[in-house]
Amino acid sequence: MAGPILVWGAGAIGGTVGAALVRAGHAVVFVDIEAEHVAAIRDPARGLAIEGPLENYTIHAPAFTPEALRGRYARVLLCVKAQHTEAAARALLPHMAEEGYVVSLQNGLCEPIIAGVVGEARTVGAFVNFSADWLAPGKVLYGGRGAVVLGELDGSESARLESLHRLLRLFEPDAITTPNLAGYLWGKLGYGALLFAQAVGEKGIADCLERPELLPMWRALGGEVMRVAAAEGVVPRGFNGFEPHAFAPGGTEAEARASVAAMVAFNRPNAKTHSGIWRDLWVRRRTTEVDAQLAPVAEAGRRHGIPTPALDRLIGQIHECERGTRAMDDANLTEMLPA
Ligand SMILES: NC(=O)C1=CN([C@@H]2O[C@H](COP(=O)(O)OP(=O)(O)OC[C@H]3O[C@@H](n4cnc5c(N)ncnc54)[C@H](OP(=O)(O)O)[C@@H]3O)[C@@H](O)[C@H]2O)C=CC1
Ligand SMILES: CC(C)(CO)C(=O)C(=O)O
Repeated sequence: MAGPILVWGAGAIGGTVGAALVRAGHAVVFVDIEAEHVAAIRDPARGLAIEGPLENYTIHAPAFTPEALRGRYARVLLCVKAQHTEAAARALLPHMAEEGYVVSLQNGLCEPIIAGVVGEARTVGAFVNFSADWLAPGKVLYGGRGAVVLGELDGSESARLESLHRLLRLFEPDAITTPNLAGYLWGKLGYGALLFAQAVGEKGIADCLERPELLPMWRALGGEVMRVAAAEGVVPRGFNGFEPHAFAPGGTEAEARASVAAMVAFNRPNAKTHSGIWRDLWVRRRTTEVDAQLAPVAEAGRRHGIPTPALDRLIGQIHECERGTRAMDDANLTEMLPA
């Protein structure tokens, strides 16, 4: 018997997926460092409410802060921001069953960090692009469906991958498995670079991507990530409108414009209008995942001798926004246009 599923990080992503699994009849235990959020989830009078245009429901489940958790678990869904990966992996390690695994429902290249703590054999990869926002203790917005992809780090098919796939299809019926997880994670880094740029302005994702004057910047940012990915030996995969080949060397302006238009169409109906990075900067007033997501791409670029001027400018602006020396302004994006 696999036992309850442990969701470590019960915010936007962990809360949405965990609640769907509870609703489907699975035993789920939530862990989060936010004591108020934990108290709400475990309170029979409150619980965890999932809100939004797709569904509205409330679940109740055991929830703990990390210090209060007891027991060992075979299936762990790790759903913290990328910069908290190592600390969370170290904290959850004593709670892992010997034959258990951790699956990363995160943006960025978190799997090697997790593997460094729990072991490669106990790490499973995932890529998620659905949209959610943590709104308040016990309250999460599920804003829109998006790609969910699972894969073993060595690309193999395994019994645990198959059973994890069955499990996550209870949340997203179109979830798939892949032998090329790295391709999806690098694809998301390319798309993610565009989302980081959205975060320094006022307009939401669809309105920002739609600004025609910004196409050269989307091409520069996407192009740099795709070039570094290729140097890393990765073949990036597309999803939800993002077409890696349109941004890679050889991709034309018309192809990039078409991919951006497809991303706009995907994001337009979404109830989550702004990226998680934008919310970190201007709503949650906290540091973003920039140093755990974009900085490693620029560093890899330097190792391979690939210049990343567009990423460097963007990373610089995000740092200024984090420090409070740059205000949210749509003009920030025009300032970053390539010369
Ligand atoms: N939200 C979205 O739509 C999408 C997010 N992602 C990715 O998913 C990952 C999770 O993001 P998201 O759910 O939005 O983030 P949230 O901040 O909403 O949720 C993460 C939760 O984990 C808590 N936490 C932080 N450190 C620890 C720890 N050591 N142990 C336990 N809990 C901890 C956080 O608390 P605190 O707030 O105090 O830090 C927070 O409650 C990120 O990598 C993100 O980029 C991917 C696709 C879409
Ligand atoms: C893609 C998106 C916007 C969720 O859809 C995201 O990953 C984020 O909020 O950081």
